[in-house]
Amino acid sequence: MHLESLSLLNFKNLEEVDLQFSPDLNCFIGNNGAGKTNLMDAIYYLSFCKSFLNPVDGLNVRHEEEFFVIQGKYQRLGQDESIYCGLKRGQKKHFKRNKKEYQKLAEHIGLLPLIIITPSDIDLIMGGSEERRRFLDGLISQYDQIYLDHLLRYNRALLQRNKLLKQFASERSYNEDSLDVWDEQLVHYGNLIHLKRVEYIDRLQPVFQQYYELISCGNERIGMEHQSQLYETDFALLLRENRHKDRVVQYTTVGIHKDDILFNLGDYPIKKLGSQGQKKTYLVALKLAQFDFIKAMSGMTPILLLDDIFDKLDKSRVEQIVKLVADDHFGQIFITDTNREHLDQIIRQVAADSKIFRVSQGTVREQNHEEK
Ligand SMILES: Nc1ncnc2c1ncn2[C@@H]1O[C@H](COP(=O)(O)OP(=O)(O)OP(=O)(O)O)[C@@H](O)[C@H]1O
Repeated sequence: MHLESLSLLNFKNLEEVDLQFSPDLNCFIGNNGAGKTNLMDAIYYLSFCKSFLNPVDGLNVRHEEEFFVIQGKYQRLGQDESIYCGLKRGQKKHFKRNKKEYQKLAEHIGLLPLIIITPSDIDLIMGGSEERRRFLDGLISQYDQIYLDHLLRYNRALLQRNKLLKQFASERSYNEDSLDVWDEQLVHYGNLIHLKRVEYIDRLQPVFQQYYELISCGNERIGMEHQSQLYETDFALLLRENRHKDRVVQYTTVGIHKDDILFNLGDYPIKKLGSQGQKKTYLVALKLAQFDFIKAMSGMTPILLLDDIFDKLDKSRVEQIVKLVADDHFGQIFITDTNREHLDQIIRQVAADSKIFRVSQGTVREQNHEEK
C-alpha cells in the first residue's frame, strides 16, 4: 500500500501543495519551522482522521483562512483509493473515501495503516501512565473490534460507578446494591481486557528487544513490564476491599484503568536514568515493533513516517537505523531532516526509488538528487 499523491490547501503553514510521491522513499528537507512536520501531519490525518500534534481541528487551518483541505490518492491492495478531509472553521469535519462520506470516522481507522516516529513520542516515556495505556489500547484495538468494545463498556461502567460514588457523597446516602451492578460489569470486562493486554505485551516484547539490540549493537539490556493490580488480587475482591476508600475519595481507585507499563533500561526505569539518546533508541525500537505488529495484523505494509528521527543519536545508532529502514521489510517511507547528510546516507543505501522535496516557509518543491 502506498500514497501516490497529496494535495493540500491551507493546512497549517502550507498554503497550496501538490506532490507526487515515490512508492519507496520520500525525503523532506528544510530548516526549522519550514513545514516538514506539517506535511507528515497531513499524511497522518488521512489515516487517523486527526492530527498527531493538535487535537483541536480548527487550529490546523492556516492562520487568517477559513478552511483546510487534505486529499490523498493511494494504491491499496491493487485498487485506487481517494481520501478527502475538509474542515471549515466552526463546522463539522468532512471525511470521504472515494467521494463517499463516512458516517462514523471510526470506520476509517485501520484502512490505511501507518506508523509515525516523532519527537513527541517522548511523552510515552516521560508522561503519565495514561499515555502508555493509550499506546497499548490503540495498538490492540486498531484490529481487534471486540477489545475496543470491551474497553468502551468498561469505561462506561467506570463512569457510572464514579458518578454514583459522587452522588452518595452529596446526598449522604449509600446503597450497596447500586454499586454491585457496576462492579460486576467492571470485573467482567476488566478481566477480559487484562488477558488481552498480557497477551499483546508478551508478543510485542521480543520484537521490541530485537530492534533495540540491532540499533544499540547489543550493548544494552532493556525491558518492558506490564504493571496491573490484577496480577496480585482477584478483581472482584479488590473492588470489595477498596469500596470504603472509593466512597471517601469519590472515585474508583482500583482496576485496569490504573495499569502501567514500566520501561526499563538494565534494572532501572529509563524515565529516570536513561540518556536522551537511549530514550530515543527505546522509542524507535518500540515503534518499529509496533510496525511489525500492524503489518502482521492488517496484512498490509504500513506507511512509515520518520520525523526528525536522527536527532540525539550517535553516528553508530544512525547507521544502524539507516541499515534497518533500507531493508525491503519496510514499504513506503517518508522522512524529514534538516541535515542533507543523513538523507543522502539513506538514499545511497536504499536500492529502491527515492524522491527529495525541499520545504521552505510553507512551500514544497521536488528537487533532483544532485541539487544541494
Ligand atoms: N494553523 C497554522 N497556520 C499557519 N502556520 C502554522 C499553523 N500551525 C503551525 N504553523 C506554523 O508551522 C511552522 C512549523 O512547521 P513544522 O513543525 O512543520 O516545522 P518543521 O519543518 O518540521 O521544523 P523543525 O525542523 O523545527 O521540526 C511554525 O512556523 C508554525 O508557526
